[in-house]
Amino acid sequence: TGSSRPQRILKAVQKNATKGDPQSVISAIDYYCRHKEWAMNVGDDKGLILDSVLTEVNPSMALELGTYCGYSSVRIARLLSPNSKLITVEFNPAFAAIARQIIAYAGLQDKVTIVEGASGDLIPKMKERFGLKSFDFVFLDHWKDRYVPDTKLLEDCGLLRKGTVLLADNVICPGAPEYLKYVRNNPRYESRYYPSVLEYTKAEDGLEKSVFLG
Ligand SMILES: Nc1ncnc2c1ncn2CCOCCNC(=O)c1cc(-c2ccc(F)cc2)cc(O)c1O
Ligand SMILES: [Mg+2]
Repeated sequence: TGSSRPQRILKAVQKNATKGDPQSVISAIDYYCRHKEWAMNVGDDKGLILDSVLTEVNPSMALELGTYCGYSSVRIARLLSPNSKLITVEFNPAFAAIARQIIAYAGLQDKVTIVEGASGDLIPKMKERFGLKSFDFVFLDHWKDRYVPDTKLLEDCGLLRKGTVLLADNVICPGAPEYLKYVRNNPRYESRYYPSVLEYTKAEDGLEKSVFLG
């Protein structure tokens, strides 16, 4: 049997990036996925928006839902202050295994914890498992119909605090219409849309930033 797309992405990183250099890992994945084969990384266009929101928030505790190959995990972790951490949740064990290797290649393994399982099962266990009070930043990039139930779950589990920033990928393509309705018509959130393009294409997509008001 042949290799998988995530395995080919890992190979491209090992071939073209410099060990311990997160930016070279990001560039190697973007080059491969733009010129060789498309993959569902947040990508370089939306990645610049992710970088700017993350730098503004400067989270101590960050959560990512949907790791895939670890591209956005590397983008996030490379900008975290010392002692700040990223927890990233991935449903697919094969994806998680590749992501672990790509995050390690970037030298960011001490800042990132990959947790395997369904977000809906794992979120209620986060406080006890990681001894954390709340998240400062959440990047939603998993199943688009899980954005609303998992946001409600984060609220109900007391994992959001006044000022926590949620940043959601793909709100246009593939789309998360229920999520946009939920955060935009909700007095507990202050939302703003960042227009961009679907990774490595000219199709419209964007990120929705929502600040939890408590
Ligand atoms: N811990 C968890 N709990 C639950 N579910 C989980 C999970 N961890 C993972 N999953 C499962 C879902 O993971 C991948 C979700 N991402 C996407 O589906 C995605 C799709 C496109 C896309 C595809 C085709 C097009 F034509 C156009 C756009 C683009 C993107 O940027 C995407 O992010
Ligand atoms: Mg995405």
